[in-house]
Amino acid sequence: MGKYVINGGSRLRGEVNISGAKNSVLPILAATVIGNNTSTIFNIPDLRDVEIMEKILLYIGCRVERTDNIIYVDSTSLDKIDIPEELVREMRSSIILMGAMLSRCGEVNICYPGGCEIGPRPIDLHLKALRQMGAQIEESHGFLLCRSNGLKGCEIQLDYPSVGATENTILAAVTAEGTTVIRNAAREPEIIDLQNYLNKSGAKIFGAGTSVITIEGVKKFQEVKHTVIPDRIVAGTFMTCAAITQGEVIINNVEIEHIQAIMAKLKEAGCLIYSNCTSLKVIGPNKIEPVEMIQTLPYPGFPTDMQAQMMALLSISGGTSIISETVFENRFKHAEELIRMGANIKIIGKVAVVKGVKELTGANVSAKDLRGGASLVLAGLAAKGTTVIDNIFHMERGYENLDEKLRALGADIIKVSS
Ligand SMILES: CC(=O)N[C@H]1[C@@H](OP(=O)(O)OP(=O)(O)OC[C@H]2O[C@@H](n3ccc(=O)[nH]c3=O)[C@H](O)[C@@H]2O)O[C@H](CO)[C@@H](O)[C@@H]1O
Ligand SMILES: C=C(OP(=O)(O)O)C(=O)O
Repeated sequence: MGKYVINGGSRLRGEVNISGAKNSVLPILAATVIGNNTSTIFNIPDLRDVEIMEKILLYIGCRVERTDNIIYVDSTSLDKIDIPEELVREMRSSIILMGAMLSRCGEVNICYPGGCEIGPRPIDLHLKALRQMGAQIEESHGFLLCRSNGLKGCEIQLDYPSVGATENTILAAVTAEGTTVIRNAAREPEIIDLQNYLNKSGAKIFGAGTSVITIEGVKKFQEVKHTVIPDRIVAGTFMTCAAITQGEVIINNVEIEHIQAIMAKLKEAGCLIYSNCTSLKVIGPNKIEPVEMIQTLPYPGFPTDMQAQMMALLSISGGTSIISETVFENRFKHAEELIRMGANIKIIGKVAVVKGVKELTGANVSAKDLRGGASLVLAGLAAKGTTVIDNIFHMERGYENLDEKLRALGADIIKVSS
């Protein structure tokens, strides 16, 4: 398993291009099975999770070809309804195949998904919505055996605007008989991207990006070409890298509208940010300002996927900041590791009190999850001395060539295999 070795203290300078969004590409790849058609998807990031989704598509009989950042999927030859357990357990997004396969085949056998350990991640809302549409789902030894004799459109009120439950419901509803209305739907940009991909292929979905999404079931699909949106969390992470190193970094291929909440908090922390249509420049402050309160919320609130990175930044601010994690129950595992590097952080339930220290010091630390791992990279970039981070496979799930991109900005980081 690989490690990152970082010698802190370099100010990052230069330009970085942001890759396609993991959280868009995964549901879109799952959606490619629905139409019995061909899809060409552009701006595919080079990530471990994407490789896993490719393997699943190949296993169930799709033809998949990848060249650089383009994936071609031909789902006309799909011939299996069992999704391999070892692949499903590798990542959370595999569960989105449940709605997609029910839509296409009326049948799927899939186990509970894996993914980052950031607290319990039930799928009760997914199951409730699919059952409301007429799916019979039996749970047996960790497997979900899903069948339907034709899904039917209906009114679905989500108890929480879950991203995954919204996606699964959309995918199931695309071929269902009649109209489905999802209320209290997630409003994340990745839901809009999924709608755009599906509508290009012939689906009839309206309202993604608002809390009411309407889907009229259709039966015919056509060949589709689609470009995935930029990854707003990767963009936010590189912005924070500039901030924590007093750097000056130009970040290209960003959707500015998608990162408003992140920009607002980085500005409160003292960053100067200049933006034009698809790129922005971030200049880190000489001394990071504390931020009174960061509360993670569903979009357009502050994203939970940026909470850990902000904690690393605020750990060397000139005062006390409060971070309240409201989306996941246990997403503070990175705090322990930051404390090993000299941070002063107290966790009280779902709140972290971060008292800025003068400096962090390099240490041997361990990535516990994807964004927590990114926070340790940030801390390592700013720390005095050498930081060694293990379990970097977590970061490889969501960051394309992270060490290479940081080196190009002047960071002293190498990847070593242990
Ligand atoms: C692949 C992907 O897109 N992952 C993102 C997606 O995850 P994911 O789709 O898993 O996140 P959800 O929005 O579903 O989860 C949010 C909260 O709802 C709870 N919940 C969810 C479903 C359910 O059936 N029951 C239930 O209780 C979860 O435990 C969690 O506490 O959105 C999260 C919230 O923005 C992001 O952190 C993840 O990066
Ligand atoms: C939690 C995340 O991803 P996933 O839902 O795929 O585990 C993330 O991207 O931060």
